[in-house]
Amino acid sequence: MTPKVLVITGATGTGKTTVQNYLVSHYPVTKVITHTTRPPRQGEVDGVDYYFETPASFPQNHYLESVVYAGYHYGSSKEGLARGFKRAPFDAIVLDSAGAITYAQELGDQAVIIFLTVSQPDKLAHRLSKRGDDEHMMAQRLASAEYRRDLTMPLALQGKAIQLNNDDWQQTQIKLDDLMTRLQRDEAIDS
Ligand SMILES: Nc1ncnc2c1ncn2[C@@H]1O[C@H](COP(=O)(O)OP(=O)(O)OP(=O)(O)O)[C@@H](O)[C@H]1O
Ligand SMILES: Nc1nc2c(ncn2[C@@H]2O[C@H](COP(=O)(O)O)[C@@H](O)[C@H]2O)c(=O)[nH]1
Repeated sequence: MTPKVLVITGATGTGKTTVQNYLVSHYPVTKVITHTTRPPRQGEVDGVDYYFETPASFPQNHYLESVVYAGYHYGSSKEGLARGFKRAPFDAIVLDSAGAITYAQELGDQAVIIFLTVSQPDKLAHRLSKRGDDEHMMAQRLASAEYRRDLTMPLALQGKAIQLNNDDWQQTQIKLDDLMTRLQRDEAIDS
């Protein structure tokens, strides 16, 4: 089996972290933890959900790529990917679309990009609210240019990313199971 990085991307609330958690709990997949200066949400734990950084500590890491998203810094490291591959043949990382483009460029076929969508983006606020997001942070996020950008697949990912609709979680699990079966057989994946 060829080691692959599963890059899960899409707009806020489309279900990237939910998909990552599903893959990690059902398949030989290691979660890659990224770094951020965003404050933790209720229940988030340092070293589990993110490495939570300060504006002073963030630049001290070695990033494969880093972005500013809705006013906070986020970055992923080569060391994080290598750590994952020591434990399992697949890594799973959650990135915004700018990060996903960098991974597609840097890793080529080693990166399997999954671009999540929903049919009714106006319902995403309800998902975030149910997740327990702070109302102010949620409004800031939904007003950001990055949120609007990530609602549709960027040109640079077309032909490279698999678009996966996550309106219905039961259906999404079936599609993920199908994808993982094909990857574990080293089959070619159509974008
Ligand atoms: N198919 C679905 N139907 C309804 N709710 C869902 C579905 N998938 C995920 N959710 C819920 O939506 C909320 C947001 O999901 P999640 O945190 O995975 O999104 P995300 O894309 O990682 O968001 P962000 O980019 O803001 O971190 C969670 O409460 C999750 O349980
Ligand atoms: N390009 C990168 N994007 C990242 C990284 N870590 C997370 N993210 C993305 O940021 C937004 C906001 O995340 P949230 O946890 O505050 O909701 C989301 O799209 C994540 O996918 C990273 O290291 N690089």
